[in-house]
Amino acid sequence: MTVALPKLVLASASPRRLGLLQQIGLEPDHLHPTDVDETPLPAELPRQLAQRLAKVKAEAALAWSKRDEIWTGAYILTADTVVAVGRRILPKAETVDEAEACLHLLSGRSHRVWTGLALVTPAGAIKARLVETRIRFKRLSRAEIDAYIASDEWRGKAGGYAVQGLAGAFVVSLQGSWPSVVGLPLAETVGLLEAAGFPVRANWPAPLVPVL
Ligand SMILES: Cc1cn([C@H]2C[C@H](O)[C@@H](COP(=O)(O)OP(=O)(O)OP(=O)(O)O)O2)c(=O)[nH]c1=O
Repeated sequence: MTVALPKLVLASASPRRLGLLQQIGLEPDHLHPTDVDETPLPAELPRQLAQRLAKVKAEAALAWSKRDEIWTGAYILTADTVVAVGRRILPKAETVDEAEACLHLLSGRSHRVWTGLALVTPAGAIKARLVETRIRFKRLSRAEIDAYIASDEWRGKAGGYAVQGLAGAFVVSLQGSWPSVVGLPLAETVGLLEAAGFPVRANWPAPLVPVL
């Protein structure tokens, strides 16, 4: 039997975030991508940017939900993923040149991926978390970079790569949360939802009961 859950909205255009939520048995009732300016503020640190943008997306989604009464009082999730080498924020690669520059920078060294996460609660409060993951890439050869660029998998991805695809072959170590790098830290998402009263495991498969 499927339990009727409170309304859940994923305020994101990212198919990866949707897939990660579905992976843990959560099917959003609605997808509502936000359109916010993602330009860093002067001297803004990567972790500050990820945290701020997750909250800005949540504020935009909250304002929308107040206007559209079907979604007023829904649980709304937002996130923002930022890739950085030191204080340097890498772009969401949109051109070959940008993606190549990212890969050269990431080759043979460590970088950090920050994902800011925010939840709008039914009472209209915004709860937020920030998750840090440290990743080290192997040294990339010219041939590896060329082949990766040809794959097009980097397009629209923060830092010019997607760890869930071919670039998984570049990772020599990862400390932190793999789903957070893909776009949504799952343990922290569950933590926020449960703290706000959402029954996360309501529709997980029931344990088999032995027949006596
Ligand atoms: C580093 C990395 C990023 N990404 C993606 C996740 C995000 O979609 C994107 C970072 O951009 P975001 O601005 O976080 O998200 P988005 O614009 O795609 O979606 P929305 O704001 O509507 O929620 O990069 C991967 O898919 N794999 C990776 O390994």
